[in-house]
Amino acid sequence: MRIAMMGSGGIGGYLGLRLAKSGADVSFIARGAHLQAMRDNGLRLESPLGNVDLPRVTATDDPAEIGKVDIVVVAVKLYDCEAAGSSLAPLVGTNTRVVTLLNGIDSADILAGFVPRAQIVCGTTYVSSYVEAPGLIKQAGAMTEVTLGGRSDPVIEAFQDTCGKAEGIDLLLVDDVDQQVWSKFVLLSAFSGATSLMRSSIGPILADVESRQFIDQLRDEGMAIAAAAGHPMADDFAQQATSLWQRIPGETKSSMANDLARRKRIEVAWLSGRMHSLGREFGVPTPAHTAVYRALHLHAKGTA
Ligand SMILES: NC(=O)C1=CN([C@@H]2O[C@H](COP(=O)(O)OP(=O)(O)OC[C@H]3O[C@@H](n4cnc5c(N)ncnc54)[C@H](OP(=O)(O)O)[C@@H]3O)[C@@H](O)[C@H]2O)C=CC1
Ligand SMILES: CC(C)(CO)C(=O)C(=O)O
Repeated sequence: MRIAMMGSGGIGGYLGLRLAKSGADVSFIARGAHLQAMRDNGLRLESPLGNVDLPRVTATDDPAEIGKVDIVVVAVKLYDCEAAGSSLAPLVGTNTRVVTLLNGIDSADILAGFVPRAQIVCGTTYVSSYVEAPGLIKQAGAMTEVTLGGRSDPVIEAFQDTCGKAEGIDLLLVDDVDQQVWSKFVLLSAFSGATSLMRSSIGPILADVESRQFIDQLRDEGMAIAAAAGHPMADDFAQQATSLWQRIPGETKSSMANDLARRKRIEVAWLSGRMHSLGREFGVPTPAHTAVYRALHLHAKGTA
């Protein structure tokens, strides 16, 4: 099975390295100093599950050098999704599956502008990782879950077998991936909004009475939006969300908070900003998400 990682940062770098280490045929699409470091010295993962070195990797900024693959994993930021989508053509044959693990609810629609929708498989991941320095991926916590649609699709099932041989990837296939994507959208918009706006990891937020109310309010607004959009959350979702936040190591921040701290561009328009625009569309008040969106809008384009 040939696999291409479109974007080799926190998520694409982590998954691609884990797969390549297990012997899978992985090509990495990257750019800039990170690409140069990968070409020179390969990729390194520092993880609480154990560090991994991959001294040689196949890495390029040109998908045409790779050609058609069985699986493309799209793992760029939402603000790069359209440009990444427009460069996918050389990788995609009639039997290729394009797996998107981007946060939010918009990546499949964006990618469908460039590849047939029937070949796009949505998913979510709770792996928490980022590029610490060119060529170096750092994992925070020990979460390894990846959930994908495409159950009973032979290409996706073969991908699941390939992931099963790798350490640090627990891939689950589900029937109703839309529900997974929406649940993650509700959870993550609250988690990223709170950790970014408060410049704090999750532990102190949950321990502070007022901050805790703010993240709960973000969660509840997200649940109201999901219900209005036809994706109601389960009855015990609020409790489940809180217990997930409590299980995440207290020092964890969202990928958006990490990007904000590094003065990089942030995905706020597709997370709290998306909650804000859906609130307007459905007539559902979202004062907390609107506050996050408007306050962080100042930093949305980054300065790094
Ligand atoms: N990191 C995490 O813990 C999690 C992230 N996610 C989601 O996954 C998605 C990816 O996030 P993450 O991995 O953190 O992002 P990163 O910024 O760490 O990685 C994306 C990488 O793709 C590169 N890139 C973007 N466009 C191109 C292109 N056209 N050609 C080559 N390289 C390209 C970027 O380069 P450059 O740096 O130069 O822009 C960057 O190295 C996001 O939607 C995020 O919300 C989901 C779960 C957890
Ligand atoms: C799963 C989680 C919360 C990992 O940190 C994430 O999706 C993110 O930070 O973007």
